[in-house]
Amino acid sequence: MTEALQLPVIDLSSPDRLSTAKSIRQACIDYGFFYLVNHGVEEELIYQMFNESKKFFSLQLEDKMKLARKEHRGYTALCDEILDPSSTSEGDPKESFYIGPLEGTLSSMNQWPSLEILPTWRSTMEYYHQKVLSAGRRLIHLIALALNLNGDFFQKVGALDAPMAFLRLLHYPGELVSSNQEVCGASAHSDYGMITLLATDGVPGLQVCREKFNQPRLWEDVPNIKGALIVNIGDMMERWTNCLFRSTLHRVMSSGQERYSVIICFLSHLCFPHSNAFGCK
Ligand SMILES: O=C(O)CCC(=O)C(=O)O
Ligand SMILES: [Fe+2]
Repeated sequence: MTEALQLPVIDLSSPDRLSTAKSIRQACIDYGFFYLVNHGVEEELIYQMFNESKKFFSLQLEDKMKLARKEHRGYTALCDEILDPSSTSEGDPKESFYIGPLEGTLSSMNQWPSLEILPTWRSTMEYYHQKVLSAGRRLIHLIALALNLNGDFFQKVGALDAPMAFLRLLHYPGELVSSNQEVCGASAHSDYGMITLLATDGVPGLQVCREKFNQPRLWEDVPNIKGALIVNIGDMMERWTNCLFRSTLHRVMSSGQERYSVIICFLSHLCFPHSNAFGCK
């Protein structure tokens, strides 16, 4: 049995930055998840990005495999990956495509579908990547304030230097579900970076488990809010904050319906010297 969760909604454009930072702090302590609105990524762009994503995943497998994942960039086929190593399933029934940072020397490691096959694919993904990156940078500023640090803390210590943001397109075909079986499109996991920003096509499936050490696990549905991004704290931020901010366990259940989503995960090459880098109590 699952229940729907009412996650806090954070307005990125609110002029009252201190009160927004306070709400972010509470959301990260209570849930490790929240909705982000007025983030500057237009609904039309989100729509176009999903449109292009669908075009790629609709290609023949042999064409997709020409861009098979190398150096964490490119295509991963259906069931090739499993996010929960303790799961007994043979692989998560989803396919994905990774795009690494667009700036700096590592940007040339990205793989792209050819312009002849998908002429507007690369430009759309690059634009989406840039726009979410910009929202993410503003959000990380507020997260610093939420931790009682200076707003530019993460920037100053280099946590926002390249390589930092990976975009991942996801496609859950849905049809592998048999009626008497619970199937995870993405098995239970927490994200490993600082924060993740997620957009979905509105098809349900995302669930969170707030108490990861309790058994049996209680899973709660995270409904989509049109136009909002869903943000979650990753393991790196959980460790830096001495577990004050939660990196919450989550998964995607398959309802039998096809589903598309996209995440941008903010990583950092920084190793703060200890697990309570900011003196969080
Ligand atoms: O597809 C989703 O809604 C979430 C995917 C996810 O959690 C992940 O890829 O880390
Ligand atoms: Fe995740």
